[in-house]
Amino acid sequence: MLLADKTVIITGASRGIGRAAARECARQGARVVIGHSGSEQGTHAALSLIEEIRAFGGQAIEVGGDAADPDTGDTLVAAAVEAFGSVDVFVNNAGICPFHSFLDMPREVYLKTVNTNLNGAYFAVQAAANQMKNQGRGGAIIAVSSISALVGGGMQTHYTPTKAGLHSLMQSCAIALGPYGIRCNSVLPGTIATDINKEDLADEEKLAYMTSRTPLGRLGEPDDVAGPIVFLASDMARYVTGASLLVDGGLFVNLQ
Ligand SMILES: NC(=O)C1=CN([C@@H]2O[C@H](COP(=O)(O)OP(=O)(O)OC[C@H]3O[C@@H](n4cnc5c(N)ncnc54)[C@H](O)[C@@H]3O)[C@@H](O)[C@H]2O)C=CC1
Ligand SMILES: C[C@H](O)[C@@H]1OC(=O)[C@H](O)[C@@H]1O
Repeated sequence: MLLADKTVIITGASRGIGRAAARECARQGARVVIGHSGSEQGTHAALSLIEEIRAFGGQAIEVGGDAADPDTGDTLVAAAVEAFGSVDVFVNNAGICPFHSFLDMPREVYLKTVNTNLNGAYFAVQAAANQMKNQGRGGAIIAVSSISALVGGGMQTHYTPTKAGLHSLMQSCAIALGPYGIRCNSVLPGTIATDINKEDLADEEKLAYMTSRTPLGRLGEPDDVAGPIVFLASDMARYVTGASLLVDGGLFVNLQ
């Protein structure tokens, strides 16, 4: 059990990568706080995940809250401490990527994307880090950034800067929080088939193109990202901080 006796908060854990990570953390012995949007659908999905986790003897609670709200991190931390007494790992995963062209990008789409993916994350990381510092026994913070932190996307001009921002936030926080034993790392998934890109990949040509560009010959699945998150959360990664781990089937290095 890689995460025995640890309390893990994961945002956006009702579905996709966050859900897979929450399930795997619980399998590895963690007590899990399932962060979700607070919508009826999100609450329903989170409750079904709690049932799944309890069925194999794990422990989990759910907490609703808008990831864009700077107060949501405090809410998640308070709920974790009330239910489980500590916060040992914080995984910032919630995110949106409404594909849109640059020249006519509506301000509200840009601002919603930046607020959800980066601004809320900043304050959530701060809330988790303060709790870990006060506990006095270190911790691990992981941002679900993206391959898009390193490369562009013509329909993602509002999105890629948020992923580069998270990547950079983890690098700077690794320095700021190292003295407290708090490790900060990011995972950089490639293209993982989830709801975030369902519409985009419904285009068969695009789907075939993305698959053909991936040396491992398939798109990723949420479970492909869960293992790397658990590794970075665990004491197996005790000397890893400020790092970023591509989880992309080789997509990034595939120039020719
Ligand atoms: N699927 C992919 O190809 C890749 C995804 N990522 C990142 O992985 C993370 C998870 O995305 P996926 O699982 O793929 O998509 P998804 O759409 O299945 O999951 C996104 C999660 O974030 C939550 N969320 C969205 N807006 C929220 C808000 N305002 N407040 C609270 N929760 C909110 C959703 O409810 C959902 O649980 C995102 O940050 C995304 O940018 C990174 C690289 C590639
Ligand atoms: C949503 C996209 O399909 C996905 O998100 C990312 O971060 C990657 O750049 C992929 O394009």
